[in-house]
Amino acid sequence: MKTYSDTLDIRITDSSLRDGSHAKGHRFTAEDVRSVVAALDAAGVPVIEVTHGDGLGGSSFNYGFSATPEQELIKAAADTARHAKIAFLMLPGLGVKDDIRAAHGNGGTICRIATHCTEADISVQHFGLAREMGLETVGFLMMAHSTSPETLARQARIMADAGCQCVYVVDSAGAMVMDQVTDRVAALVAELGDDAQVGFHGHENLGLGVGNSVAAVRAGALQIDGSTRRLGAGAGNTPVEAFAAVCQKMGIRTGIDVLAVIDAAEDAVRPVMDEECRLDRMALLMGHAGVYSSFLRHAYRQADRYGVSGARILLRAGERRLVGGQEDQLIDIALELAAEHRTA
Ligand SMILES: C[C@H](O)CC(=O)C(=O)O
Ligand SMILES: [Mn+2]
Repeated sequence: MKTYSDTLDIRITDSSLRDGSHAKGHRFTAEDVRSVVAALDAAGVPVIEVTHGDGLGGSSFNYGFSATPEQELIKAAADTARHAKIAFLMLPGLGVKDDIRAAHGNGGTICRIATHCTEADISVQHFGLAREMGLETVGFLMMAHSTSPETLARQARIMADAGCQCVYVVDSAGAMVMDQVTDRVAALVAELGDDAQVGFHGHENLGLGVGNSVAAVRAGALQIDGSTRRLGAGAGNTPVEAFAAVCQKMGIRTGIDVLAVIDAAEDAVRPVMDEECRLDRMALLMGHAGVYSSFLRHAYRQADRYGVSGARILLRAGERRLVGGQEDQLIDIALELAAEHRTA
């Protein structure tokens, strides 16, 4: 069986300071970052991702402004980490090449490029740049539930050929059940062979983050994302502390000190959270209807603003198969629901 390295069976990336930025309304401070990174680093978490929730350049009217510029947060993380590598995310079009250069200058060493799962071609030049700069590269095929394993594998091939070293199956909507994860990860493993590794990024909207991540590992994934205390969009991400504990019981080597990361979840991550990421009605509907997890906060906002049901906004977003970047359409849906309510 392939392993991530001689000492690790898989490598875990903690995304609480990036995906968690959605849940935090993009208001992490440098102090938040330093305390979380110090605790995760001490617990042996090998990679910590830090960026605006929507990646480099995400701070904007459409996605929400960052309270502290993300480059400052990346620098704070890199200055604090003693062992962990610092990763950053970028969505081509939102971020630009200069953002990658700046993130590298601030100490980020892993460049993660995310595209919708059928649009890998827009990542090609960014992988080229990242590899030229000597960065490690990861590709994110988002909303992976919405296309077939075969299509996903073809898209993964585009990323790998562009210089991506690990392509992730990204369950952005937390909508996949175990067999769907297995099918997609296995299709990528078969397509990529030794050309690139395969990763899995899960969300908890159906309560399956840990189970789906185990399925991914069994299907050959060598990199797994999670967020300590589930701090992430929607119902949050695969909880790193629970997944690390499960891996230990299953004999899967992650290099993480399970007791230390359990403490980090309680003592370092919980204090920077506004509230727990809950698997409540809205989050569960996202998993059920296949809605992009980062729409959750936007749906709450538009529901409040126009006096309509947030649940109905999400269900309609699912029917329309909205993808990341279409946050503004939640406003259109809320206006439609308000108009329907007036004429009813
Ligand atoms: C930009 C998104 O939040 C990336 C991600 O974490 C996902 O699609 O899931
Ligand atoms: Mn995510």
